[in-house]
Amino acid sequence: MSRFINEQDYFHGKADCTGVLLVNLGTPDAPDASSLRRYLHEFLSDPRVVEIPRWLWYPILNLAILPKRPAVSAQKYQQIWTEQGSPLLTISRQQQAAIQKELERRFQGPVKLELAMRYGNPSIRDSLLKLKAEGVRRLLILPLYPQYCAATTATTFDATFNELKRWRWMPELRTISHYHDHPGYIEALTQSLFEYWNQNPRGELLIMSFHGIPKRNLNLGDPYYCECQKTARLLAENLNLRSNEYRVTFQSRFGKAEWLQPYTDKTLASLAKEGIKSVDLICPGFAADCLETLEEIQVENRAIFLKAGGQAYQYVPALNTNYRHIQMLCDLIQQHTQGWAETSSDWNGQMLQKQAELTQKRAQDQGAKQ
Ligand SMILES: C=CC1=C(C)c2cc3[nH]c(cc4nc(cc5[nH]c(cc1n2)c(C)c5CCC(=O)O)C(CCC(=O)O)=C4C)c(C)c3C=C
Ligand SMILES: [Fe+2]
Ligand SMILES: [Fe+2]
Repeated sequence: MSRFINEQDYFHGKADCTGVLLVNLGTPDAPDASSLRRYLHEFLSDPRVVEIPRWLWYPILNLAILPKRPAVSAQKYQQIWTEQGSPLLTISRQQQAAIQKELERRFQGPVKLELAMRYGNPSIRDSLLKLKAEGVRRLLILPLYPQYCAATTATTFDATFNELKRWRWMPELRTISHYHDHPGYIEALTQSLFEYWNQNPRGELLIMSFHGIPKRNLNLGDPYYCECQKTARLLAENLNLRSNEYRVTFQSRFGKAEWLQPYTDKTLASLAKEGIKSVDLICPGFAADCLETLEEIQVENRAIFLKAGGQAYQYVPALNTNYRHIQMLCDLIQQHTQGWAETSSDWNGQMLQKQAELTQKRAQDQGAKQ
């Protein structure tokens, strides 16, 4: 048996097909403790996510975290779970369908799109195999994280490359590291806020809350913090906000070490105590609503703000399937597949031309014979 995945249906002359792998973080299969244990085990065993040496981390993970956290997290997931399942997966599927539709409109040649989750399902392995079955020879990896972070973007690449190591015929590869300052992304966020403010009263302050990471990672050279700050600055400029009209904060702290500051929950409590009565929250780092926005921001942090004396707390949804968001993601795909998708349509064109020439020649030959 070969250690590599072979090309079962290989035949000469097959058209090169371009594939795009959309990847988000992943979510448990069900909102119960055993599904959470499986999901958290895979997620928190990733050395890109927790950078503590393995000999020290594994006992903490297996003896302190995995016996307790799954049940606590399951309760949180139950609050946001819908009939279709986890919001992150449902929204990602809707994004996939919308992007596929737009790609079919934009590209002449075949561009195959698959969705994968870094942890859980659909797995990167299964989605890559689907692309392989479609004859994909050029692959673009698009992690759905606007800001590059080793714990999210780099681990997506690691996992994809690890799978491709098993392929006999590796596709050509391109990766998208980030789109934190892409004009289309900033514009989609801006318009989403304006549309929200057109329909709802505007708060005194806009909080832009990003998922946190350990502060140590910033000192070790992870560009995530700086990319979050740049997104925030560009968004504020586009919105014409003065510096006292918005705050940048970091949410979802995990463990006891210091994470990026200021923390979202602590900021909300102190703002309320300082007399700020109304805030609007946006989470520009999340391409799709998920536990961290729907439960942590919408439920937990709202309670913190109101308990500390705040009166109005509004969460502006993630970009999800917003028209501008889908257009921007397709623009990104188009930019990063330059020379690929055109080549395959050129290839189609050349083939059609060759076929036409052959038909013409055959007709001429037949005419000459008669
Ligand atoms: C342990 C360290 C963690 C790091 C570092 C981290 C970075 C990070 N995460 C996201 C995006 C998401 N995280 C989500 C959930 C989640 N995150 C962690 C831990 C770290 N994240 C945990 C343990 C969990 C699971 C829930 C829980 O038990 O608290 C999600 C939501 C998934 C869902 O199912 O809805 C997202 C999305 C980013 C962008 C990031 C670094 C920039
Ligand atoms: Fe996280
Ligand atoms: Fe959280």
